[in-house]
Amino acid sequence: MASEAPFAKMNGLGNEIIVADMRGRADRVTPAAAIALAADTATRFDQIMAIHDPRTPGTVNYIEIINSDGTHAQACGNGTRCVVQALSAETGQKVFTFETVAGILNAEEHEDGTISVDMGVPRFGWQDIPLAEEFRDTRAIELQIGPIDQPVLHSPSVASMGNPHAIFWVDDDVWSYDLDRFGPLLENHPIFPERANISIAQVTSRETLNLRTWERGAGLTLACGSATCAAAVSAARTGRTGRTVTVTVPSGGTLKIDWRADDHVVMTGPAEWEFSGSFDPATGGWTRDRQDVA
Ligand SMILES: N[C@@H](CCC[C@H](N)C(=O)O)C(=O)O
Repeated sequence: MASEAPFAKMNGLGNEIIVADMRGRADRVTPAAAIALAADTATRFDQIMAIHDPRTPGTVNYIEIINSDGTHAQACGNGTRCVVQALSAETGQKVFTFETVAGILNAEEHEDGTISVDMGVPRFGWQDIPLAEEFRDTRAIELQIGPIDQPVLHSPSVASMGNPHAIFWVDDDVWSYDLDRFGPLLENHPIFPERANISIAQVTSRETLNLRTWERGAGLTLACGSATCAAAVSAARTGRTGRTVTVTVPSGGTLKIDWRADDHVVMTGPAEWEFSGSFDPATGGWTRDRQDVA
């Protein structure tokens, strides 16, 4: 087996994350390795957060984000919290500046163990999402699913947190919709040239909403941090909530989203370590660390 890299299996409110330590290495986690790890019930994940050496002065690491289908993503809020917890446990550092393909992310671990990530500035222009055609008002675009005369879901808000999101608003229980059936159809709809993360949101007060997400490249997940950010800013810009929202995710956990006056979106929530091991970034072959074996 080629030189193995350390990894930690973690989660962010049930969003399954592998934090891969690729520091000091010139290779990258291959799509084949990601698909192999995702296919193993012991290491199945929604995203891999691959920590690489920094590429830009002032940043501590470059982070590559890989979905369970082997595709790359531009943002992963839950995964970033897991990276912060892992690096904080290793170094004692509490404040971090990372670079991803979407830009610079600042993050901080608090005394109570929760972690805040500045997810950057949301973008709402149709070409920034991106969409395949012009929509002047992205608070509600022409997209629906179900019978034409009685659509099940329609008129979603769209937003980019570095990755594309569509949020369908419902007045009833978000669990009463077949997102497992609608999700892949909408994820791959031609209106989304880079595909999209598809969420169903029920606003329950001016400060709270419930959310379910079919993730691009990963399917149904128990939480999606960038989707909670996209839903929170979309709820605010459509007048449904204020700019600080607590989002309940499918696992039952909550994330606090604050869309600051400077337009940055700050997400705060927990992270959890599960077990550690080593893996081959080329093939996905892996072994569990002995001290972790019960
Ligand atoms: N679960 C992540 C989102 C990961 C990327 C997404 N599937 C995409 O492809 O855009 C999160 O917590 O933000």
